[in-house]
Amino acid sequence: MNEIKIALLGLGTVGTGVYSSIVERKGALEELLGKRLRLSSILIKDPSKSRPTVGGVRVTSDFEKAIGEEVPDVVIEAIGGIEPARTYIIQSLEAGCHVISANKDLIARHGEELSERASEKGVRFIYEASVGGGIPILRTLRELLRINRIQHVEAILNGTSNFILSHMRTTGSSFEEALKLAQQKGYAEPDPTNDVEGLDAFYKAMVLSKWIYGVQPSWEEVQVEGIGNVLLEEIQLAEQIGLRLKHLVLLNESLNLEVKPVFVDSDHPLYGVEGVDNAVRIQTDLLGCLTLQGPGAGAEATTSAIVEDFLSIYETGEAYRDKPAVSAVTQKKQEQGDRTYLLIGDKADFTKDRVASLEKHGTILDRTSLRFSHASLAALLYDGTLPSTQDDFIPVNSIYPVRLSKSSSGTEREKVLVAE
Ligand SMILES: NC(=O)C1=CN([C@@H]2O[C@H](COP(=O)(O)OP(=O)(O)OC[C@H]3O[C@@H](n4cnc5c(N)ncnc54)[C@H](OP(=O)(O)O)[C@@H]3O)[C@@H](O)[C@H]2O)C=CC1
Ligand SMILES: N[C@@H](CC=O)C(=O)O
Repeated sequence: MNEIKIALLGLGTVGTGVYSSIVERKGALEELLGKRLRLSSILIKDPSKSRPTVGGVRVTSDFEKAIGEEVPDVVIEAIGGIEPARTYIIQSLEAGCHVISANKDLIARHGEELSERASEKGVRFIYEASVGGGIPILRTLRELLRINRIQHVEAILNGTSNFILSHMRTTGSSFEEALKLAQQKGYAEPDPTNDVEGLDAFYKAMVLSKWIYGVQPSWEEVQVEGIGNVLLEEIQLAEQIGLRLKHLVLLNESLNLEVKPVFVDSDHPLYGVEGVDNAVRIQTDLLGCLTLQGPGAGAEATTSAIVEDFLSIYETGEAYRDKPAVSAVTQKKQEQGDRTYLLIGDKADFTKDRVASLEKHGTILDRTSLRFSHASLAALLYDGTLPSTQDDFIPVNSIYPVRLSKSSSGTEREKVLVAE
């Protein structure tokens, strides 16, 4: 029976949950895998902190010792934040370790780079726990919805916010009291600003967008609003007229993303999602509507996703790839009709007023180069008319940077692509 060595980075809410699960479910895991498991090291930051005893495991604040002295097979990152987590993950991948992470801030920003590094080294970089806590949303999308085109997603992705809103409504507690309880229960981040300001849900939405569509909306263009300014009176008044406040993520295939609190009525599919639960409602062209719901934060839920990720490393064969779930259908659609477009015209045409009026109609993917998600939007900016064909627009995939100009007569549109 071979042995699988695991290094755990972080022993906070999530790390402790992972540690306990591995210890408590060791027998079951070993039986499933047909291999012995050994937790070889645990990385912490503050050696002076008092913590539960972790017998027989090297506990260190030195990363080199955690993975250098005895190279693990699998590294579980439960530190959080960008650095040093990013560097530790890169070094673990370079050392040939599979890496599992729950770190949405990092994956939203650097997920592509880390996945590429993993694939170069022939190891896995997986992160189910980074979106929706315990809900197996990423794997469901990748493995079970491959020929579905996902048209839009409506979701509750922050357990702390949903818990706070539910708790205030049902108990009449203040925002501060509800947040304190969410922190005690281990739902909130160490610094809860990202939870209550909507950024945690935004990062998860960015991970989801990359996973589903292969691309993310432009970071600067997305309006992110959290629940930080919500008043108990508003929640109570809304309840009297049958409305509930929910913090929602709304994402569609045109890469429009909104992250904001919304009053919903009892007909709304996410009206009844309460407490720490998250829910992801997916609309597809074939299946129709699917909603996955479950605990979105806390030690147990997050641990469940991490340990299932761990099993998947050894239970899936060579054919299994950690590519985003971009389905063949979505990919084809992007290649054919749903590309981004550059407007053909002089810089002088791109007046502030025209850009502002265009924003009412949809998303400008990139304001500086004027890339659009739809040819029709580019057309509106050009001369207020919709094009009869898409020939007037240059689809932009990887051709970048480009400069565009209009013919001198101004009547005939001429495409000029100049590499800069
Ligand atoms: N809590 C939750 O419900 C969920 C959390 N996550 C994600 O999981 C990750 C961990 O979250 P959580 O457990 O709540 O966070 P905690 O703050 O509870 O734990 C963080 C752990 O990382 C250690 N650590 C922090 N910085 C360093 C460093 N520079 N070097 C070594 N160790 C370090 C800390 O060490 P020390 O103990 O010495 O301070 C601590 O043990 C985050 O990415 C979070 O977003 C994802 C889903 C749900
Ligand atoms: N702080 C997060 C934890 C899980 O990602 C949340 O509340 O959802």
